[in-house]
Amino acid sequence: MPTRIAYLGPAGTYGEQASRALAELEGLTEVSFLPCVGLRAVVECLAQAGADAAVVPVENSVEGGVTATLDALWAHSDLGIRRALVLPIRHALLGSGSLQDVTEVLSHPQALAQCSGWLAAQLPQALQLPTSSTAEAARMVAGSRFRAAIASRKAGLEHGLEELAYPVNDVAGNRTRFLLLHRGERRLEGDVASLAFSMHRNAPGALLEALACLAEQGLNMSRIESRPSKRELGEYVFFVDVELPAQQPEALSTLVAALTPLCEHLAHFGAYPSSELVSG
Ligand SMILES: O=C(O)C(=O)C[C@]1(C(=O)O)C=C[C@@H](O)C=C1
Repeated sequence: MPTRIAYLGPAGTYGEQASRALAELEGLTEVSFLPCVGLRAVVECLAQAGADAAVVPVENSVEGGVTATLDALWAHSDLGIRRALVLPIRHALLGSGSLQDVTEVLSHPQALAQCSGWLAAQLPQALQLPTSSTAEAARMVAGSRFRAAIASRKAGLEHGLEELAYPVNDVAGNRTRFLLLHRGERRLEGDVASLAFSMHRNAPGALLEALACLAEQGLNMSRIESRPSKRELGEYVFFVDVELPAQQPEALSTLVAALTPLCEHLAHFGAYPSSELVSG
């Protein structure tokens, strides 16, 4: 039976590139890739056992946390992270006419934001229209002379589009971290661990007390981010990544035990290896 991996479709997204690279890093030889519409659907496909794994973007070097992924992880806090991969993101403007005729630019909101400076300078009058993914934008502009998509060069080839400009991302080192998610047992040993927690109450020092657990164990936090709890204004869920020293194999279980009584809800997504892809 092939391993079924859910990803943000259609074919040609950065999510697909990340899925293929992560499957290779995991040594999976027989894989079937399942394109889904929207990140919520990707995570739900895995949670409802429609897939064996799922690949989602979690953080971009320019735009920060991918909120749809963070919210889906909190909603499915029994899922685990098997591996992380950082992918270079280089966007192209793709279409079928010429740059001067473009009046509408379609793409995923993250991609539009990553190219906002270029768009303001080169196509200030063009309408920016959000789509569910970059490759969906490429699919939608095919055949039009006045619509263009921001997507990868690979998506352009996939949908028979010409390259009107490349690269169009504002920051040359634009990168996105993707996660390979799974159901079942979470690992306790790896390079890094991801946790999310809500506090019992909004009281002075509550977050400080939780973060002190990391400091007391000498653990370095490589990311902290908050999302609204969605229950009350001013109430938050905190997402934290912690580097795990190889010489402290019990670090994650000790940390979880120390944090549990301080948190209303603690989700631990497990420990996992993290790597970076140099050429995308
Ligand atoms: O639309 C895609 O191609 C995606 O894989 C989504 C996504 C994202 O959500 O961040 C992934 C990488 C880039 O940062 C832009 C878009």
